[in-house]
Amino acid sequence: MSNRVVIIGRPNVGKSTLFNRIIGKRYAIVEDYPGVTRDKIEAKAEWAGKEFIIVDTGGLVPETKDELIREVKKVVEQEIPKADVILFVVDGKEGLNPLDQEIAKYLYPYADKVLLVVNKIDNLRQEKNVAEFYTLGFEKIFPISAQHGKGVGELLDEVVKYLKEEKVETVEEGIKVAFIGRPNVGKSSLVNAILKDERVIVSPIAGTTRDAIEIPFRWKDKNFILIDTAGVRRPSNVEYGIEFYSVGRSLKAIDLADVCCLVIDASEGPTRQDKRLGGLIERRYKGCVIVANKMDISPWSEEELEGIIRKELFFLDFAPIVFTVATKGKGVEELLNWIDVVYKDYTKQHKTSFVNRAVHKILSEKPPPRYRGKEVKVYYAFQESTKPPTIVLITNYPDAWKENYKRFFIKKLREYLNIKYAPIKLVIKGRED
Ligand SMILES: Nc1nc2c(ncn2[C@@H]2O[C@H](COP(=O)(O)OP(=O)(O)OP(=O)(O)O)[C@@H](O)[C@H]2O)c(=O)[nH]1
Ligand SMILES: Nc1nc2c(ncn2[C@@H]2O[C@H](COP(=O)(O)OP(=O)(O)OP(=O)(O)O)[C@@H](O)[C@H]2O)c(=O)[nH]1
Repeated sequence: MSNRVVIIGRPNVGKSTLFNRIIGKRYAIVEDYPGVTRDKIEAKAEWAGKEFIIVDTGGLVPETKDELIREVKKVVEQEIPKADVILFVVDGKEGLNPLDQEIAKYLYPYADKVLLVVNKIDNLRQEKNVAEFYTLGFEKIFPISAQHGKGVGELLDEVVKYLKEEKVETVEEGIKVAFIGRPNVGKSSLVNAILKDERVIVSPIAGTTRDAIEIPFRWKDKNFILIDTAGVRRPSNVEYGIEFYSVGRSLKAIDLADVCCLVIDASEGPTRQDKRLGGLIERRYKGCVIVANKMDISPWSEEELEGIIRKELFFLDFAPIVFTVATKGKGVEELLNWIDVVYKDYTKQHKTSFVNRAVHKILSEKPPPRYRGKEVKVYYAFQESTKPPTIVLITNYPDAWKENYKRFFIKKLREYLNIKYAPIKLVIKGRED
């Protein structure tokens, strides 16, 4: 366990604001992660050449004092022993609060690594408020304004003195999954259904990309990473419409993902907007699972709806369809299973000899139409890369490969290369290229 800095404090003292300030994002992350009870959130940060994991134990939103104490106890047991430094945050504007004293009691055994952070000291006038917090009994007190960044540098200078290592390791391996869909189709409900139970064993990592949160979780020994852009705080002066913004957000998530779950509302069937989002996934050659959610209020049977979806979203013919009732957790296991299957195809790598055999088999069955009276030949074929599986053909007439034929060809390739559930990218090159 290395270089862990834990933020603790009662609700509303500014823990998240400090967290964001420390990871150095202007509109970084997590106001509230929609609906998911977040116990804590972690991110990698750096100060004075030292890396550390900063942990916001933000989930303390108790109704009662008893509940708060129970929560604090949990955090103290799970997080505090692993921490190199504890940032105990209090509210300098409001003054000392009985809940602060409660939390302080639990921190005394660890007093030598506690820095008491008096937040919301936005100006000189408020500095006199700091004095009363000395009664909490911690030696090192730092008046700061997390919002304005005041005093945070001094605080971090002190923090890094406690850190032993230079670098920290974070695990970022796993299938990257994004949930894409119109508002209200049930994305958050699905994510909740997935993240409940014991599946979340790792906590969110922010800060790997500028404006997305990655939530790693395990299911049946498989690692997944949920890409979430929904919890990202919006820049305050967005001039574009909401519509534009949410498409932008979807694009970001699609770009970061390996497998996109395109969620549609089964009570309405596929809409124009669903088609548009599906098109974005297809054009980026991402793996895809189509999720027909709200099956409990669908006017169609699964078979009927499948027919409609296949017709409307014909260009996602490689994507399996899963039927779910997110609010009841129905279909969720099946969904995770399909994500895994799609990912396996998405990362398949075939030998050149195998690819060549498949290509020539297709050509012998149905070659491209003759080009200017000449036969179209493929000299050589190979798989250039995975994610997506990318097949390169070297041909005498690249212009002879028209869209229609290419679509047919890709479909056959998927069959012969046994890549049933992932898109294939076909690159046609002339001999000179
Ligand atoms: N004036 C002032 N307000 C601040 C400062 N830091 C945070 N706030 C405000 O205090 C409120 C609570 O901030 P959060 O960062 O959400 O507090 P939190 O401790 O994470 O709260 P929970 O998520 O409920 O645990 C917000 O309205 C912030 O804008 C500060 O330095 N000065
Ligand atoms: N009947 C039914 N209702 C559902 C189902 N899944 C979600 N809902 C409801 O649909 C509404 C929207 O669900 P959310 O999960 O918030 O949808 P979302 O796609 O995350 O919405 P945005 O955050 O606006 O993008 C909520 O009222 C859910 O309770 C389902 O399977 N069946």
